[in-house]
Amino acid sequence: MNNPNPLNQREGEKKSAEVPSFHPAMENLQSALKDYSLSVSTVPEKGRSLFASRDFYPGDVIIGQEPYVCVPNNSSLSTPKRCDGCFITSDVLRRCSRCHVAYYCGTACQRSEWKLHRLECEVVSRLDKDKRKSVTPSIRLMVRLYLRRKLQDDKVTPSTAMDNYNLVEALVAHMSDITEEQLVLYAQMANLVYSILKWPEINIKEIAENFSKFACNAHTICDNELRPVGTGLYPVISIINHSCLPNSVLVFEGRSALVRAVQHIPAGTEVVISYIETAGSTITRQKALKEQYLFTCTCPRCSKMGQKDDIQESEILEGYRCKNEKCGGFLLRTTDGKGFQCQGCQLVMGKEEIKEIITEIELLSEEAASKSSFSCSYQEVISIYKKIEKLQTKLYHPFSINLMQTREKILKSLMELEHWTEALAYCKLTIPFYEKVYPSVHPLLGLQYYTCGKLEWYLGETEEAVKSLTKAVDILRITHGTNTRFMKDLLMKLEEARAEASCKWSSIHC
Ligand SMILES: C[S@@+](CC[C@H](N)C(=O)[O-])C[C@H]1O[C@@H](n2cnc3c(N)ncnc32)[C@H](O)[C@@H]1O
Repeated sequence: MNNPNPLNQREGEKKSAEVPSFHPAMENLQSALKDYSLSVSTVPEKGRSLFASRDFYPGDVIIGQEPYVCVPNNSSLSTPKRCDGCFITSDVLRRCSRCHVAYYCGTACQRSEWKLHRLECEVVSRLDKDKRKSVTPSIRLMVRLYLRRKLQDDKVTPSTAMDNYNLVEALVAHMSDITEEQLVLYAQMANLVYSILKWPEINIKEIAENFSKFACNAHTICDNELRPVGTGLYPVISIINHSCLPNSVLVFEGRSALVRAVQHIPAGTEVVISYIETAGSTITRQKALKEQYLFTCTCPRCSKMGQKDDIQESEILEGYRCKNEKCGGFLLRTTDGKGFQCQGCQLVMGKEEIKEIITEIELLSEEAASKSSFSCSYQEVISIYKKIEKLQTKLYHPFSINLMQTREKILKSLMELEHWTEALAYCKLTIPFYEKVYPSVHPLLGLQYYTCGKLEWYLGETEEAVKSLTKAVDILRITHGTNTRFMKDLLMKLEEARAEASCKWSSIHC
């Protein structure tokens, strides 16, 4: 007998409460996914999950999807703005003269967005000037969700098995798990959307539920260098669950989302991506997942919580180090709670001593943040971050996340100032951290090698540049593919660096 449940509940598994047991949209989706060698099943405690029905290999595109709806992250204050069509940023974008919320880089993008924007423009331009300011990217995304549904209901734009509102309806909302505070916030935002649309057939409760869906299903759209450029809802890609040891990665080409395998995924395996920054202790990762996605992760990495390896990893990433320079061991809280004791040389550090350094770091961080927002010189900001770095070196381990984040900020400011030699030194300082905390195929590691290679090449360290660019290509060809302009640029740089290195070699040796 055919299984009437298109979600193919796995034998003996209990059903997730929030996943509808039967949804015609799911049946259509299931057959569309066959073409991708994928299927959806329900897994206890996880809900819907995406499974591979053939082997996938590193670099294979598992699935790609256009957004059901998306918005660039233009706020009323952000400059320059991003184009609604391609999300590129430019000082010469043209603003929609009627509603003032949409920006375009040219007529091609304006045309491709017109059917949806025509409806959006109508509702937004009715608002007075003050209310228009409250049309933030999140509000816009929700307004557009309903307008997109209307376009499909009215058959102005086609619906497909992978692009229809029923798939949005099937997303988890976690309404019974969210806090009272979040509920109030969603209700206020829903009120605003309701007052913009003025559609009697939709209700505020449904809009609030959709805001909750956005919180755990929408994706931040990033550019090739993983800088956020917008937000999008990709209802099929949203079926993919999280793991802190993912076998796939989500990247974007413009606004198209692509999931690529980063390791061999045998047929029958669940496809998993990471929803969060994985360079954090198990407690930090679990906290982030619980707060935003409302689940407790039980992936192989999280399952080690409390074991010796896990404690050591957490200590290295986030713990304090012994102040004895020669020791540098891990500090653990003393049983009386009055201080910390080194697990190596047994030296005790009082709570006050640590608190003093942390307070100093916090004050300096506030100063750096305020100087950055008041556009003070990068030089001033760098000198504050260097003070922070010095204090953090005393307090944390060499592979501490806090220390690495400070060095990243110094690196970015040095690049802005075009202080290439010092920037390269900082980039080289961060690479061992990336190598330690990320798996060997991770886009952030690839991008850091790329930055290093570009700096080395610019500074004439050609042989080193070839090594770094080769490492960047080895990773990024898997995570980013090879067809984008970004990757073609990288491959060309590597070729040119290789040619230059061999020229240099022959001029020395021949
Ligand atoms: C983007 S959705 C993923 C698809 C979801 N399972 C569904 O049924 O639609 C995110 C939600 O899936 C669940 N989820 C994702 N990864 C999980 C995991 N590793 N363990 C348990 N639940 C998970 C959580 O409820 C989370 O809020």
